[in-house]
Amino acid sequence: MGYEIKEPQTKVYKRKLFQPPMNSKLASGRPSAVPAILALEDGSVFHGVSLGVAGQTTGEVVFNTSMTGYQEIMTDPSYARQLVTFTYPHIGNTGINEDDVESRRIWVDGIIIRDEPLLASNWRNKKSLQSYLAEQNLVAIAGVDTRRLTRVLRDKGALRGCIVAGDNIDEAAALEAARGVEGLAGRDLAATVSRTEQCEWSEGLWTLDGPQQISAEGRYHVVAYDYGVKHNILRLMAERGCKVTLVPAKTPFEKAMSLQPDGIFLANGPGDPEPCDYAIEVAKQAMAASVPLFGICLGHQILALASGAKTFKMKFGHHGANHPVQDLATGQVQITSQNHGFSVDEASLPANLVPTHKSLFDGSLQGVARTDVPAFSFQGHPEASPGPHDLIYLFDRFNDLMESKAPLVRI
Ligand SMILES: NC(=O)CC[C@H](N)C(=O)O
Repeated sequence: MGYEIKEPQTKVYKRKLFQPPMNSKLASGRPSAVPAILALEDGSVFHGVSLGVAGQTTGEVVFNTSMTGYQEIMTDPSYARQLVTFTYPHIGNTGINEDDVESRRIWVDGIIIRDEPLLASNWRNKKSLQSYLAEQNLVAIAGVDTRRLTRVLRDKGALRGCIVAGDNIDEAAALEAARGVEGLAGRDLAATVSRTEQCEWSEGLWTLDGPQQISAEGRYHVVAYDYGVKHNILRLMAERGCKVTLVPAKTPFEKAMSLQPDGIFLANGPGDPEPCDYAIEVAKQAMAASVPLFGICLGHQILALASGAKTFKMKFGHHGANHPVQDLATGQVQITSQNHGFSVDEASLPANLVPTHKSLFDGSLQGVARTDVPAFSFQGHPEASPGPHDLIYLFDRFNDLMESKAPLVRI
């Protein structure tokens, strides 16, 4: 008995033509042939290709380190008058869907990305990033060395910049335009992005069947001041049984009170909080009347200013989805979503406003609470979108505050 030794069989692999995965569409078909540049006030010029419409846009250039959520970031009204550099290189690769928007439109004034997305693949994909940018008339640039750019922004701080897309680009004119951009310090932008009409919010969290509609009858009635509110904040409140009435940024306190709220919410928003005197006045009046008050990001800064604290402009701010923050009451470290360029100066806090959270990146103040009235606020984004959900408990805390009507922290 012997073994028959077989010759190894040669398998022939046929070369298949490239097939895009199911539900994916070629984003633009072929690479953009239109040149674009980004010029910065320090004289740097980055060359790339146009991703949106031809033209020119200006703003403060910042960088965001989130690996997901480009739709949420572009539609976050807090980014008005800013040009966002995405440090994650693959932006646009899941296309654009109808659900991941944080407001009615794009608010960022331009985007800067590394790789031009030529293929978009996702089961919710409805259109390419390029067609979305074109539809919304945004000037944007791809093909930029975003690592080099981010190092410039980290070293020098957020810089004023200009993106020009199209043929016959004049570099000198772009640099001049960058240097002519009005900075964000001292600028009230909240009123410019706010809704102008009062409305009810009834959308809950997103499910596989789309967003849920929540009944208007709520356990608590929240009057939310719209300084550029992100929708997920409203969804999370609706989800927790709150009836939410959104009011324009300049709504007087008496008008808000005529709606008989259980609590007032101060939203996130763009620009410098300091010139928003109308908002600071409302926060002062709400606290004087002991109306439960919760603020997020710009709303946090407004609550602090109304309590007598001071704010300052940071070097390059916090824009990302992985920022560690410590809850000072429990010592617990939580990973948070962040988007701010101003900060409350901890040294300026009055005795009745105590720190509740701190950034573990730079020690900056992340949350405060009043000791004498039911009011608290958070600098980062507990609603995520995009980002982790570690801080979602703050929405439950707001409900508790509306129930107890008592200060969160007592000394
Ligand atoms: N997301 C926000 O509300 C930002 C607040 C403010 N515009 C800042 O940059 O600090």
